[in-house]
Amino acid sequence: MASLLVNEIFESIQGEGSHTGQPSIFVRLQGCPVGCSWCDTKHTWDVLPDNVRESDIVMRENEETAHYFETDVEQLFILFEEEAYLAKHIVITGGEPCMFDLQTLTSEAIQRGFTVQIETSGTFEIRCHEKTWVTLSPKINMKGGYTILQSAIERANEIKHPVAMQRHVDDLQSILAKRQTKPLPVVYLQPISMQKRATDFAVNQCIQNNWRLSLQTHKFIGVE
Ligand SMILES: C[S@@+](CC[C@H](N)C(=O)[O-])C[C@H]1O[C@@H](n2cnc3c(N)ncnc32)[C@H](O)[C@@H]1O
Ligand SMILES: Nc1nc2[nH]cc(C(=O)O)c2c(=O)[nH]1
Ligand code: SF4
Ligand SMILES: [Mg+2]
Repeated sequence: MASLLVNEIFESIQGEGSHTGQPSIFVRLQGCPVGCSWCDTKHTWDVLPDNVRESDIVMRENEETAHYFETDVEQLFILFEEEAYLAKHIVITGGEPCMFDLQTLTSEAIQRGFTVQIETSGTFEIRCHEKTWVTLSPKINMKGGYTILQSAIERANEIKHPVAMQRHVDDLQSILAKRQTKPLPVVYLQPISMQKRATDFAVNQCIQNNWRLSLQTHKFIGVE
C-alpha cells in the first residue's frame, strides 16, 4: 500500500475557513517545495532521511520538529483507534499533502464514516475521493517556482487566500477569473500571521469584495 510520511497527528478544532469550530483529526504530511516566505510550518518542508523516527516517538513529541514517520492507510486508522480520537472529521494538511496520492486515504476515511478535508496550495494534482472537501490556498510566485494548476482551481470547494497586501488580492482575482466551474467557491481572506496591518487590510478587502474573513482561531486560543 502507498506510503505516507507523517509529521504529526493531533486532535483539535478546525481553526480556519468554512469548517471553523469543527472537531477534527489533523494529519500533517511531511514535505513541501513551494517555499512561501511566511509559511507557519517550515519544519515540514524537508524530507531528510536522518529525521525518520518510529511513529510512537513522533506521536509523543510536543514541540514542532522536522521528524516524521512512514506509514500506510491501514496503519493510520489503527493509530486513530489507539489514540481513541473522537472527531469524525479528518483534515489532511502539511507540508503539501497533494504531493501524495490521497485517493486511498480519503476513500477509506469516507467508507468508515468520516468526513474529510484537504488543505492544499494547488500546485500538485489533487488525487482524492470526490466527496472530499478541498480547501485551496493558492500559491503563486513563491520561491519554489511552482504554479497553481487549473485542475485545482476547478476542484476547490473553498478558496482561503492568505493576504497582507494588494498584490495578494490581485493574485486572488486572477485565480477567480480562471475558474470555469460554477458556482464559484466561497472565498476567504486569511491575514498572514495575524498581524494587525494584515488583518485590517483583510477586513477592508472582505467588505469591498463581499468575501469572508478567516482567522487562525486556534492560535488566538493557544491550541494546536
Ligand atoms: C501550512 S499550510 C499546509 C497546506 C498547504 N501546503 C497549503 O499551503 O494550503 C495550511 C494553511 O495555512 C496557511 N498559512 C500558512 N502560513 C500562514 C501564515 N503565516 N498566516 C496565515 N496563514 C498561513 C496556508 O495558506 C494554508 O491555508
Ligand atoms: N486548529 C488548527 N486548524 C487548522 N486549520 C488548518 C491548519 C493547518 O495547519 O493546515 C490548522 C492547524 O494547524 N490547527
Ligand atoms: S505551500 Fe503550504 S506548506 Fe508549503 S510553504 Fe506554502 S504555506 Fe507552507
Ligand atoms: Mg496551521
